Formats: sequence, structure tokens, C-alpha cells
Amino acid sequence: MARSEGLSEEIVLECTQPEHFSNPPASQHLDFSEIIEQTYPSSTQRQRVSFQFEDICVSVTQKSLLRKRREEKVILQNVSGAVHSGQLLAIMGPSGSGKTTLLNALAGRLSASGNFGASGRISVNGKRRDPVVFKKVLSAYVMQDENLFAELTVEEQINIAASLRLPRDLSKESRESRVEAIISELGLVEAKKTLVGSETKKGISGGERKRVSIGIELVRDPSLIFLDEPTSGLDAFNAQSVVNSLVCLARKNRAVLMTIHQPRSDIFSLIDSLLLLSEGKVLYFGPAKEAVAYFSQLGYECPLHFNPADYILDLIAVDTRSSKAEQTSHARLKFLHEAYKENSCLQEYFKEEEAVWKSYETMNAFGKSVEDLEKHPCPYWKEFSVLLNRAAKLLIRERNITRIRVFQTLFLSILIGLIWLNKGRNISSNNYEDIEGVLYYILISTTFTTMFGILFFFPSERLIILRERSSGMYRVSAYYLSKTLVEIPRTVMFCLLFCVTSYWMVGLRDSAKNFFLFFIVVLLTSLTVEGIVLSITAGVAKFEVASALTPLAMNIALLFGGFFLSNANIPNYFVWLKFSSFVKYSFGALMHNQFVNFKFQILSNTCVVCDGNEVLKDSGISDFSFWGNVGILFMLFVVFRIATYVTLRISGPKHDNTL
Ligand SMILES: Nc1ncnc2c1ncn2[C@@H]1O[C@H](COP(=O)(O)OP(=O)(O)OP(=O)(O)O)[C@@H](O)[C@H]1O
Repeated sequence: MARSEGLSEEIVLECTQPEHFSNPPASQHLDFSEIIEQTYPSSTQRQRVSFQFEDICVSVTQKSLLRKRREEKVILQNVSGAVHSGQLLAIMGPSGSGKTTLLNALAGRLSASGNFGASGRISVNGKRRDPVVFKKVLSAYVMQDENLFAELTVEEQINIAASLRLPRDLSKESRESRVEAIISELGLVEAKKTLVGSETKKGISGGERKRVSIGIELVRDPSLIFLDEPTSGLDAFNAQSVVNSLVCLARKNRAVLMTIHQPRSDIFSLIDSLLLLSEGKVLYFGPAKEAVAYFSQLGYECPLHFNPADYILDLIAVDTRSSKAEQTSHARLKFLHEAYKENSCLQEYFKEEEAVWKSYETMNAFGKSVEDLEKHPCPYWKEFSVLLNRAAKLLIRERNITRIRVFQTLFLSILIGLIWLNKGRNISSNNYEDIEGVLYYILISTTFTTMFGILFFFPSERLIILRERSSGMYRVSAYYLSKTLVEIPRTVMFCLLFCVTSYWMVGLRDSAKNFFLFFIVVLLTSLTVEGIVLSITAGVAKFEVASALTPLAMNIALLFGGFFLSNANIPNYFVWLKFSSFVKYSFGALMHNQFVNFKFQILSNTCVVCDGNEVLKDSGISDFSFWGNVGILFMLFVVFRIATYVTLRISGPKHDNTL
């Protein structure tokens, strides 16, 4: 990583290493610890930690597809190890060996990903960890996928995290210098004003994205950092620069624990301790630089000029190409596991480790008891204003999306206007059904444009919220209220644009009052659809499932909305669907608005339906009055907004306190 330009010499320091490691210094950075001294109350300053785990066993209960009964699958068996401040520990192993499960178990996030059972002991500085202190003060977890807002700059992302996560008594200047220090420490100075971007929008590089994710977690200055595959998806250069940053973080008195799949030799050489897993069992835990010598001692010599990580991974992988090769690999793994259990040198390594943590202060030195820890670092109003500001910024910056929505709204409304041009100005007993058709089509169009507007964007935002909530950044209500307040004006604008164009082109009832009521119904319909889509997408983890369920819900609502099926055609056992369809109330309200006491322009002597009231009677829309329909629609809007809030709350991140 290059030295950041513009930094004065005196604040650029080398990453120093603890004496017992021989890796070269990884990078040069602004001295973060000095800034921490100045910006953090002394009671919460970073402490040296020794994190130990013993006999971790994890199994998952799953339903067997064939035998239709529950089966227990063992994922980890008696895994032990430790990592201390100053060290980078890598958990390495073939795919499916249990690396992520181990990392999640150690970070207290096992229940987040399945129906797991776990046993074992996890302690910090010799004491059983307190889950609350561990989660809120001591540790940070960087997920494999960087869930970041594409439209915010690097600096904004870290700044928002700092505003929401740092203690309320910290001054603005201190917070800003903390953010600057993190940006500098992670080598993001040149990228700090660049938008993060996404797969479809050019932004910062993959390595920088990863470092932004780390930076967001660093604002609380954790002593222990967990990272799930921080190099996955990165090219060789970026992967190395990320691991360099991690070594540097470790050298500043943090313990860093990461999973890694297949590191290049230069990355492997940066790792301090190595824990090798295969089929959930430990085959090696010790200094990374001694791993090759250890395996050659056991008769598995690494060929000259071979990447040691590749060699080790080949050695501990199961070859499934033939049953004979599989048997041979299993025999080798059994031998390696037994050899590890009996190896006295590696057991000595554990004893040395014990000596290190015994020299550290105890857990209580973190200065905060569970009772002292505030549930949320910021007061509600601050959370709300930071999130409101962020939501507004995102909305303004999503210019392309807004432009496309404006185009879509205008296109559809003009199309409707042209197809039904002036039809409303000449309603007679012969053509009143055309007006029913246009009113219903307006609802179909509103439903689908609103649905897709949410369906394609909210699932990725949901992942960001989950990440932010998993580190207790804010209350769900503060997020949801700010989002709702920012998005409602946008919905109002689109609905107004749509209604102004289509209403007057079609020539619906010629009065400002009727236009306004028409607009209210379309707006309430759009807001109700938003609520339904949000509550489905908030509760469903997979986009594929949400994108199947949402159109299904909309289709049912439209089918039973009162236009396609008359009451007589709805089987008794489906009547409840009619009453639960929001479209029925929207359509009822639009029909009342258009036809109550409406006199036809042209009357024929033979007409069966001769005025608006008869239209309402004929179409079976008269169960509720205009205000009755609007009242129910409003109630549905409120119910689905509350449902979204409840779903967001119950489908939030899970932490476990078992280990
Ligand atoms: N929720 C779950 N239900 C059933 N099996 C699971 C679950 N989570 C993990 N497993 C199984 O546990 C084993 C270990 O999974 P894990 O994701 O920890 O491995 P990994 O080493 O991280 O793999 P990769 O490198 O491919 O990410 C795998 O066989 C996986 O199928």
C-alpha cells in the first residue's frame, strides 16, 4: 500500500510488530492509536486481548429429504485455538471444511445462519466472554459481502457509521479526526471522495470496498476483528493489499481472525497463526511459518518453489474423483488429525499462548460493565436525523432511477390518455364500461410500477440494514421512520404526475374536487402497494423468493379487485380474498368518485343503465361508500406499514449467547 500523499511526516508511522513475530511491517499509516487516545473516553480505550476457544463442536439439524425425518450433521469437532492482540490468525481449509461456521461460532453469530447446536468454551483474557460486552465493545465482524450504499462516498460511509456508533459525549471534531485516522490507516485517502459504486455503477476497487467495510467496523475501535473471507472475489494485488491492512491493524494491538480459502504465497507469508480445518477437524494450529516444516516432518514434503498454501490445501482436501482416491484421502486426513492431537510441539504452542494472555489484564479492564453499556450509543433524535439525512442524500443521488421513473410515469399516463382520449367527456349507456376499464387499468399500472420500484431496490438495502443492525447501530423505528418520511414525497410526486396527465386527457369528472379525490385514491393505492412489497421483502431473505411472492400477491389482489370477477362468479370459499384485496377498495372509491350522481351526456330510450348510480349498482361496487372505501384503504396502508416495521424487527440479526 502506498504512503498516502499529503500526510505530514510526523503522523506517518510504521506498523510495528510484536517481538515474537518475524513478518515484515505491512504498511505505513497515520497513527490511529494517538487519535484514539484523543478521541475516546479513557474507560473504553482498546485493550490487549487474548481470545481462546476450546473444544468447539457444532452440529446442524436438518430435514432429510428422503427419510423425511430430522438428522444431525456434525460440522465442527473439538476445535481449539487462540489469537492475541498483535496477531493475525487465519482459518484455512478446503471448501465445506467448516471455516465460516467456526468464525460465526467464535463471533457469536451462529444462529444467524441456521438451526445450529454448539458446545465448547470461549474466553477472553481467561474469562468466559460476556456476550453483550463482546458484541458492543470488544469485537467487530466484517462480512464476506460488502453491503454498502453505492451512492455514498467512502468518507460518507465511515462518517455515518461514526455518527451512529460513537458515544454521544464525543465532540464533532473528535469524531471527524477519528474518521480521518481510519481512512488514513486503511489507505483510503485518495478514494475518500469517490462513490463506492456497485456492480453496475463504477466506483472504488474491490479491495477498497473491502477496506471500507473494515473501516465501518473500526469506528468503535474493537480489540478483536473477525473477517469472513476478506480476499474473496479480489484480484491478487487487491487481496494482498487487504491482508496487508489487516496485518497493520493487528500490529496496532488488535487481534485479527479471518477465514481464507486459497491464499497466494505472499499473503500466506503475512499470516501469523494458522488453523487448518478439514471436514470440521483441526489438522494444524500453530505458527503459519512452521506449517510446511510440520507437514514435511510427517512425511509430506512441500516441493521446492511451490506455494505452501496450495500444497497444504491439496494435502488436506478430500479427492472425490474415485472411491479409491476418496478412501486414500480419508486415511491421510485421519492420520494428520491423530498426528496433530499427539504432537507435543504444537501443544507447547498452546502453553506459550496461555502465558501471553495471563499477562493481559482481565475482561473487567474494558472499563464498562454490562449495566454501563448504553443500548444505543446515540439518542433517538440523533439516529433519526443521521438516517433521514442519509436517506435524503441517497434519494437525491439516485438521479438515473428518478429520471427513469419520471419517464415511465409520463409514458404510461400519456398512453392511457391517448387510448381513452376524451372518453370521460362523452359517457353514455353504451360506453360507460370503457370508463370502468380505464379506472381499473390505472390501478393495475399503479400497482405494478410501484411494486417494481421497491422490489428491485429494497432487498439490497435490507442486507445493509441487517449488517448495520447486527452491530447495534440504530433502532429499527428510527430507520423506518426516516425512510418513510423521505420516500412519501417522492411517491406523491409520481402519483401527481400520473394523475394530472391521465385524468384530464381521459376527461374524467370535470371538477377539481373529484380530481383531488381521484389523486388521493391513487396515492393511497401506491402507498399500500409499497407497504405490501416492503413487508414481503423485509421478511424474505432471498430475492428470488420475494420476486415470486410479490407479483403473486398483486395478481390475487387484482383478480379479486371487482373488475374481472363479479360477485356471482366468486366461489364462496374465495370470498375472503375479495375482502382482503386492497384493489377492491381502490376500485370502489374510484368508481364512486366518477359515478355517484353522475348524469350521462347522451340518453337513449332503451337504456338499462341510465346514470352513474345505476352503473355502481350494476357493477356490484356499492358495498361501501367513497369514504368507506378510502377509510379501509387507509387502514390497509397503516396495517402494511406496521407489518413492515414488525417484520423488520423480527427478521433482524441474531446473536447467540450459548458459547
Ligand atoms: N445451515 C446449514 N444447514 C446445513 N448444513 C450447513 C449449514 N451451514 C453449513 N452447513 C454445512 O457445513 C459444512 C461447513 O460449511 P461452512 O460454510 O462452514 O464451510 P466453509 O469451509 O466456510 O466453506 P466455503 O469455503 O465453501 O465457504 C458444509 O458441508 C455445509 O454444507
